Amino acid sequence: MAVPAVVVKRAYKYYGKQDKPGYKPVLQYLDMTVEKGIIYGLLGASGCGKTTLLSCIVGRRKLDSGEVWVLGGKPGEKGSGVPGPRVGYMPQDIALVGEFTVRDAVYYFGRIYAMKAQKLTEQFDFLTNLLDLPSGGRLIKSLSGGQQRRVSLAAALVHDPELLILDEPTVGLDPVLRERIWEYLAGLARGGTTVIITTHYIDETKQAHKIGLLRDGQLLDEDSPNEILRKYDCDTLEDAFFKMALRQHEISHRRRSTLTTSPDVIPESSIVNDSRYQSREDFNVVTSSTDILTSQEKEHKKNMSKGRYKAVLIKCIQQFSRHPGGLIFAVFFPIIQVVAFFLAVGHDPIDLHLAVVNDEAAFSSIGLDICKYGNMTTVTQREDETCEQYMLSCWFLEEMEKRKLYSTIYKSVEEAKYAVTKRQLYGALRFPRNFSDALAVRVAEGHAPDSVVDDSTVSVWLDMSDHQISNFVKMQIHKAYESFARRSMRACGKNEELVQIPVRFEEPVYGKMDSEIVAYMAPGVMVTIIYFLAAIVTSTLMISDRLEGVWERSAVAGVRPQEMLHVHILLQSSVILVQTFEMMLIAFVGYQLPSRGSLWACGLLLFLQGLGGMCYGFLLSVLCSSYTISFFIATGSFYPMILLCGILWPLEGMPNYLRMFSLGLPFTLPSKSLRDLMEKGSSITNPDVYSGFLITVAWIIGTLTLCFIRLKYRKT
Ligand SMILES: Nc1ncnc2c1ncn2[C@@H]1O[C@H](COP(=O)(O)OP(=O)(O)OP(=O)(O)O)[C@@H](O)[C@H]1O
Repeated sequence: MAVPAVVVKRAYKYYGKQDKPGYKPVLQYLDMTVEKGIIYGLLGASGCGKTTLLSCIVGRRKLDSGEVWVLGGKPGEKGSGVPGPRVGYMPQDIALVGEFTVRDAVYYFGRIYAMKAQKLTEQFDFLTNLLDLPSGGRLIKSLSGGQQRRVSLAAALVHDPELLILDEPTVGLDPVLRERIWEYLAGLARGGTTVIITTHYIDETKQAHKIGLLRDGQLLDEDSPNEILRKYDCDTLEDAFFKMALRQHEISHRRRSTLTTSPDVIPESSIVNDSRYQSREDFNVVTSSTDILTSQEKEHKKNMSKGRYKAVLIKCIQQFSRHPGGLIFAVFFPIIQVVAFFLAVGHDPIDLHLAVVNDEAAFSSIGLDICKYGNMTTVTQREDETCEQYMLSCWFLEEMEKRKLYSTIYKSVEEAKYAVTKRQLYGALRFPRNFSDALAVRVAEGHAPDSVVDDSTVSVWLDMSDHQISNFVKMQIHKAYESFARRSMRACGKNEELVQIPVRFEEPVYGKMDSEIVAYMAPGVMVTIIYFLAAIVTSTLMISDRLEGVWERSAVAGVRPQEMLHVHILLQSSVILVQTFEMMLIAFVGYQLPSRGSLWACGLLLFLQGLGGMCYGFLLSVLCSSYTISFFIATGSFYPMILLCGILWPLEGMPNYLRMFSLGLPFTLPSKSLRDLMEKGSSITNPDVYSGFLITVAWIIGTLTLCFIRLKYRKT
């Protein structure tokens, strides 16, 4: 009895969820046997389940029921041929990194299989001739579809595997090249290699030793081409397949009219079933090779693992270094973002104009121009020690101007307010006609009638729709009043403090008297930038590898998920380290932010935040099937995290329940920790500081755990 290389028994495979519409089997009651050393041609129309069947054979998808045996074991189990070097797999998609050159693509798989450099070079040269490959230095993404397909085939053939699984390798190739490929495969089969090949070209399969016709997920028949012609009494395979399809149609029609229970269960009698392998015991002949395989694998295990690490590391470096957008994103974006923040945020607004109605000046002897003559404002002390003041409104306006609040003169309050409504100005001010006199009385008397209070009061109408600017204008007018009052009291020989509010702000415990909002926001901004960049880079790289099929193909070649993860973590950590260094340099050296605490602790916290972002990126990549969904989730989750973390608005202003929630988010406590390290010089042993480290580590562990759970229970 011929030894089987691949056996599929009573295979059922569904996509999607049972309770959803359109849930139907893609493979149903499928039996298939591929003997060693043959070419097995799997034929079928588009969508009949060929790719699904192959992906179950290579272990990338799991059957819902039934069994698959490959080279003596179940795919994924110890001792089976897959994943690993015993199989060469060419998926239907190109599944090569676009940034690879032709040579890189073939060498990548050669390295995974730990091929010696010289052998790899020889094989590459041989395959270049055989498959007429484009020049070795050309990038995959610059090749035509047919050229990419040939490189993909070369990558599957490079290591002379025992079993070749080729999903439509000849599509779109010219007939001479197709013929050459079939001849080569026939030669391999004569040497003992088993080949499973799917194709749409029926005439090609005449060269196969055995063909199987798949239709609607069922294998209608499998046999040698001659035997099929004989069995169905036809001259051509097309006719034979037509008869088979008709027969399947009749059977399913009969079944529909007689079966009332489970419509998916096909009566065994109606299915061609010539498989000789009915139970696990029948596979003894197959499984006998397992032990030999295991000892061989043990011998090479270490070398193989090294080879895989090397291959994946080189792949990632090539991918990264040949992707200018990625490089810019990873290295320059943090600089651009941090510098943009420092340039744009926290500086005082300038060029603010206010509408001023100065009735005091308007009714003077020379009218509104009086403030232009500095010597017209006078303050003199009378003999009774009271003060005589004239045109103090001009001094007030001068103090405002020193604070970059400029006046545009209007005649009436209505006109001034109208100008504000036209958004030409940020507010309107009015000085009453008797401003200086009333002010002198107000200060001298201590008690004064309402009319004096009114006459000595500057009225202000602000455009409060712009919160930041109106608050800034308010603060500047208060400060202008403080200096104005000091100046006029000084001129009058009085104690300046008398007219200040009776509250004195002494030297602050932490920070500076005129602390800028930049110093408050910067820690949070740095934390969010490093987290966000790492999450986006990681999820994008991971999803692109998966969508391009590179991940799947590498996994079939034997690369383990943890090996890919280790390499990614290694590279991404180096990038995060560079980003951390860049940010600290800009913040502490470039913009002189306070660095009272340990710089090492600041760096460590930023680095850990980067790792947290990377883990979040892993989670996004395993949860999302496309870039779009990943971007939606990323932006959808980042905004709330930033809004709630306290850098835009203090937590103290939030409702209690929201405050509790915010404290658990990845940016809130770490931002505060970093601020305390920088501004207060707190030590890492301080609970306010180490809580930021703890929450960062908790998020790393939490997101990684979710990734593993998702990967473990994902339906494949
Ligand atoms: N991930 C998936 N989720 C849901 N349905 C899927 C998925 N992959 C394939 N299918 C469906 O399963 C059926 C079989 O698809 P499959 O790719 O195996 O067919 P195929 O014979 O290889 O087709 P082709 O020759 O066009 O590549 C199709 O109806 C397809 O729409």
